[in-house]
Amino acid sequence: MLPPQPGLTETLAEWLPRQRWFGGKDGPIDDLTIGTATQLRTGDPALHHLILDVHQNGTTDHYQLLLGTRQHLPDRLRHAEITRHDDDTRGPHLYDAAHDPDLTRTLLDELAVGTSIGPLRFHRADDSRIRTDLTSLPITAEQSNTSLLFGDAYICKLFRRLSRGVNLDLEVNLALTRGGCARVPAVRGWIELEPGPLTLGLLSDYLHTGADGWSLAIASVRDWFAHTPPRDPGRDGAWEGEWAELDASVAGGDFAAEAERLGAATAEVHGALADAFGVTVLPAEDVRAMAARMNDELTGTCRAVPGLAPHAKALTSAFLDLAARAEPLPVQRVHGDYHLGQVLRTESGWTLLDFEGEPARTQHERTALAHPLRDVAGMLRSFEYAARFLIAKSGTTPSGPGGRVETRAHAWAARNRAAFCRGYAAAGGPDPAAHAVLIRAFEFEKAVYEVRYEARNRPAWLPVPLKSLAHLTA
Ligand SMILES: Nc1ncnc2c1ncn2[C@@H]1O[C@H](COP(=O)(O)OP(=O)(O)O)[C@@H](O)[C@H]1O
Ligand SMILES: O=P(O)(O)O[C@H]1O[C@H](CO)[C@@H](O[C@H]2O[C@H](CO)[C@@H](O)[C@H](O)[C@H]2O)[C@H](O)[C@H]1O
Repeated sequence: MLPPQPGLTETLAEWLPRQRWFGGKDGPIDDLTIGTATQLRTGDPALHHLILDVHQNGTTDHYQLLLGTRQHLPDRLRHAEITRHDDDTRGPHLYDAAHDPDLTRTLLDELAVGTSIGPLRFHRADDSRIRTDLTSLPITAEQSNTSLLFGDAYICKLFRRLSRGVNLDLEVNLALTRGGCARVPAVRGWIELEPGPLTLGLLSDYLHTGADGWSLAIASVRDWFAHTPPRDPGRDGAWEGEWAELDASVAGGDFAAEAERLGAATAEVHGALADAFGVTVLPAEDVRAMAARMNDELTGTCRAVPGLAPHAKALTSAFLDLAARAEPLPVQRVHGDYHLGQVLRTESGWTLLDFEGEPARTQHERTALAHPLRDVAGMLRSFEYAARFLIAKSGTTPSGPGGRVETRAHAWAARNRAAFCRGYAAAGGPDPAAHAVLIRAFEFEKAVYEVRYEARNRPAWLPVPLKSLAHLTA
């Protein structure tokens, strides 16, 4: 039973838009109702699981909240309080219990046994033994969900905005774990709401030694930009030659060997996805329809972001090329939003995370089968981003030998893109070099998506995809 709280739904409607993970910030909440309320722990503190039905602009979204109640709120939980008050006699304090390890421990306890409480089902994966002696801490990453670390053993992702059906991340990771693929964190358990089912949470191994690909790549680019080519004593004041500027291998933090291994890991996961979910063939007319959709998205994005217009001709010509040479394509489950932020380098190699697809796409689009080179194109874009991010961030062109920093960025991207493709093809993936038209169209499609994504979410980053397009279409 929820504690009697006059005005609880109004309070939640006022609190929700201030949460990082709330997806409806572009309009007011018209109404909020409590869809389900399930008590997971009694006593003080107590834990309630709520599904909030949020009505906005004619649609209803469902959000998950772990609601904690305490008669006295310790200072360490003040930041998570839903309505702030200092007076313990005014009834229990209400707070977001994701921040309270005394309460989140309940999740591990229930997962370890595999129980049902009301409409909630706690599943333990196959023969997993789940430790229950661990304390949780929410991770600090900017997330659209909330993930809790349990010691350095598990990470539990609690989905905030809920979608009907089995969450893609759970479906894919579970299938790959069961298929013996070691390139994803093993799934240990999950939480569902019945009837449905509807996925609420996913418990996986936490790869505590992992470093994410984006940070590693940025460190390499920084090193490359700082690298000073040796002076040529024979040529007064001149640099030794163009090659020194262009050969990104001479810098200490060269990333190419990692890029090549990442390519191989990607091909391995594509193979595992094909084994787990199968491969079908997309007829040539559907490939033409795909090319037309790419072009429609370009037209729409040019309208919204005029900075893209100068590249439109080159992009359209790549999509037309794809349509003109359309042939049946093998398609399968892929990652769907593949970039350097989605891969972790651990002591045993690269691991892939987050198979939920692009957040701005519909559920239908996210589950659509695709050619695996779509992911390859996504990662190629990411090398472009990494190469150009520091320039866009500083807003200036560094002086000295880095003056030709654009040339250096291009050299870094070219070297790592080539290494990634080499690793991918050598490990059995379709050779990107043999599918130039397809991969160019995929890459341009992703770049158009990125222009739209950046304009909406991070306008300061917009020059990154635009500059890279200027290079790729020159
Ligand atoms: N199994 C894991 N081991 C180590 N770190 C992880 C693991 N899963 C996620 N992370 C970290 O948490 C971040 C957010 O995870 P992600 O699944 O991308 O969440 P979201 O879908 O909410 O963005 C990742 O970028 C990564 O740094
Ligand atoms: O990680 P998400 O699933 O939230 O993906 C979205 O956000 C990404 C940015 O965080 C965005 O990726 C773009 O920026 C990355 C650098 O931050 C870069 O490595 C990617 O290549 C670039 O696409 C992604 O597109 C978006 O869907």
